[in-house]
Amino acid sequence: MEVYKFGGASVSSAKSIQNMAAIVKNAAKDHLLIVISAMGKMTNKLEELSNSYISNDSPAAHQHLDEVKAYHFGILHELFSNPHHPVFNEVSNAFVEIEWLLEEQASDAPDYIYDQIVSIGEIVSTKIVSAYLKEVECEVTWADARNYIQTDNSYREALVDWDRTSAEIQQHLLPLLKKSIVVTQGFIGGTSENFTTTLGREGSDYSAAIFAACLDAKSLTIWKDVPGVLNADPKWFNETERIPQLSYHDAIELTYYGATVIHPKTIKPLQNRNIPLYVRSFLDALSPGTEITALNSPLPVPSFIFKVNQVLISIFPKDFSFIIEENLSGIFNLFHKHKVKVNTMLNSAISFSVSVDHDEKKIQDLIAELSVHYKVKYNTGLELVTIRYYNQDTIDRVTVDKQILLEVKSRHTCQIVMKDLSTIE
Ligand SMILES: Nc1ncnc2c1ncn2[C@@H]1O[C@H](COP(=O)(O)OP(=O)(O)O)[C@@H](O)[C@H]1O
Ligand SMILES: N[C@@H](CC(=O)OP(=O)(O)O)C(=O)O
Repeated sequence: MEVYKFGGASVSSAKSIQNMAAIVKNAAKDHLLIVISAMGKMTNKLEELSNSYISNDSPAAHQHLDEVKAYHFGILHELFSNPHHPVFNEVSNAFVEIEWLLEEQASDAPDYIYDQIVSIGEIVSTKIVSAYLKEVECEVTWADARNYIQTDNSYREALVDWDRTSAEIQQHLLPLLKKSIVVTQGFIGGTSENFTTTLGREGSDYSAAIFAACLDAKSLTIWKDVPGVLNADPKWFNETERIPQLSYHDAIELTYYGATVIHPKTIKPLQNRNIPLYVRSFLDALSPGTEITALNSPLPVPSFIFKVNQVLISIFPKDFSFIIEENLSGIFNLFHKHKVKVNTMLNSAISFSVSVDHDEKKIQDLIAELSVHYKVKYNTGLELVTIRYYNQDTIDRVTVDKQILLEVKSRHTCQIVMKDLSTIE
């Protein structure tokens, strides 16, 4: 049994769907599960639709829906010359669910509404891809991931019930996979009451890992628009190197610090079952990519993770007492309460500093509450670079024209919060 995952970029146009179909056909695997995300940037668009609906902006919601439909039907017309092919109806029916919602004023909880709307992106993409695979004579079965990935009802960030999920996959998905290739959705799940949930943005990699773990698959292959895991995001760094082999441990560390090539929750279920993860390029399907296994050697090159739009928050007790466990636990509770994730932190005797992503509303609410007991200072517009397997050379390279505001080092990892001086007039 093998699992393939294709993300939004690999199914963003008729041409890219034809390309992914060629990859699937070439693989000629009997026991193959294909996990697919929404096409291109459709989740962002559906997110906007959901926000407009929740804020009762019906014209904007309808406008977004028209754009989403036009995009998918444009692709359908390119892939299927026969406009009476049943897939046109199947896709229309999926959109009817959103149309019904828009007929009424939003009254349910926003996160619940969000999941019911945004999940349609994955439903539609898998309907289109499976119809196209059949069209090119690749026998596949479409399966609804909501029947297998069983979650609680924490909408937008649902938690997987592993026992129920594993039982459903073993009892009901495995028999399907013995008959043909199965196409299913990433990112979405279902509650015990059959309501749709989502696993958190970019969660399809994680879905694929859940399926692979519950099927005890031979491997999981994630097809991306890059040649594999590189030692830095090519969107930020010019000279990047492919990492041919990576340990689960380093992969967890890199994704935890923000390497967005793989969703951070993906690795652990695979590591638990010792299932290899391959990250390969759908643009160059013959190239080897990256193999992630229980390898016992460190990364061959230093790796860089870059985050912009950081806020450095420094917290001081008002009475100049020490920062001790008691204050820290209160401070952490407030970060947890306001759902602000700490990217890096450092404490001294009388201050505690953290860098976090700049989400204006959350940060202002957090600072307001922190300010009741503490003096709080903050700087915005900063960058955070994390270097795994750093040395002085690599630090010097990334800090040219930067003012360092915070530097935290452990044995293998160095994190630097800095201000770009070249953009200051
Ligand atoms: N270390 C890294 N190696 C390779 N790609 C990276 C790395 N860090 C970030 N990326 C980014 O991850 C992107 C691929 O992930 P993503 O866009 O989430 O794919 P998909 O949505 O198709 O699953 C690449 O285009 C690249 O910009
Ligand atoms: N479509 C969802 C889930 C996902 O993981 O997508 P992708 O595989 O394109 O990152 C999102 O954009 O959040």
